[in-house]
Amino acid sequence: MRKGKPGGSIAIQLEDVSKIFGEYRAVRNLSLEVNRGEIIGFLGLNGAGKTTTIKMLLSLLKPSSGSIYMLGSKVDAGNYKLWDKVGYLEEATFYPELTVMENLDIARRMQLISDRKSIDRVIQKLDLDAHKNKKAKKLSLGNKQRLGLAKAMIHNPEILILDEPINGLDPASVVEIREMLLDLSRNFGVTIFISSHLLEELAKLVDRIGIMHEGQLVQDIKMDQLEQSLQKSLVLDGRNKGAITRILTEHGYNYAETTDGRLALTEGCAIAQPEKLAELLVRSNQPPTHLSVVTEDLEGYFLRTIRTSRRMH
Ligand SMILES: Nc1ncnc2c1ncn2[C@@H]1O[C@H](COP(=O)(O)OP(=O)(O)OP(=O)(O)O)[C@@H](O)[C@H]1O
Repeated sequence: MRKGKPGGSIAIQLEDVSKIFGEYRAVRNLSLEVNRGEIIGFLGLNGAGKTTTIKMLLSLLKPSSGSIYMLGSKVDAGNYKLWDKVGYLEEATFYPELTVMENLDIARRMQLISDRKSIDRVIQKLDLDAHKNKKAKKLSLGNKQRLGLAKAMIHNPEILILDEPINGLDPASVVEIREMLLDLSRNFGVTIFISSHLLEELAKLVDRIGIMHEGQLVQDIKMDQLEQSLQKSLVLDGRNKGAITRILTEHGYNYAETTDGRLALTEGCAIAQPEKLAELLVRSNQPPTHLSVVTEDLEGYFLRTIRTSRRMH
């Protein structure tokens, strides 16, 4: 596999990475490339291996096997130079009695940045100007998260790694954070690796989604492809379901029962020509009381992906 070169287009590269705790394989043979400026969402249920992967990216954990490169440079505990280029936010922490400026000044000094202008820069970038003299404890939830991001970005990193940054935020703050991350990626070329279990939210932000399940990457899909991968089904209902299912079987249609007791057909011919099925049922004296083509939602796609991967492994 080609390595991401220092000036190349690949920002993050994992090559066959596994992490084993005792007997337990928390991450299994994970290979992934993230391009510069791309926003990738890393999605999975609790325990899927997201945080373990993030900790390996940050060299807080050493992979049991495989290699990780960021900006063309191998990630390991001794590679300090890399941390000038990577920002990380898990949970927004700050000194509540200090102002936004004072909090950022502490972050600046901890990063050993001598240039005090770095504070003004990050305040501009994250639109915190109106709040810079407020005590951190007085900020709204969204602005607290902004301050957390500002701290993670004080050194102007090229890669931003965020572990569940929108957890627990109110809807307005979620929108704010989303717009800000989009701005960082589109206008400043920052590569963003963001983990979450909220697919609906991720979908509005990311270019690509990687779905982790039981330590494995079971799906890696671009958002524009995702749209086409959403399953369509023809959902129908009628007064005598027993009679309808018999007719369907006689005519070679496969069906499944939906959670609300209706019948769902996923074959292309049924979806393309629902009128044929309607005609058939009317002719058979079982007119449908409901007939509609439904597109699966993202949550449904996520759960189906996980279920399919369970059957395969
Ligand atoms: N230090 C450790 N020792 C043993 N097992 C661990 C350790 N760290 C994580 N695990 C296990 O590895 C699995 C993956 O955990 P991880 O925290 O990466 O999941 P996650 O996808 O981030 O989930 P969550 O959303 O709950 O944080 C879990 O079953 C967890 O119990």
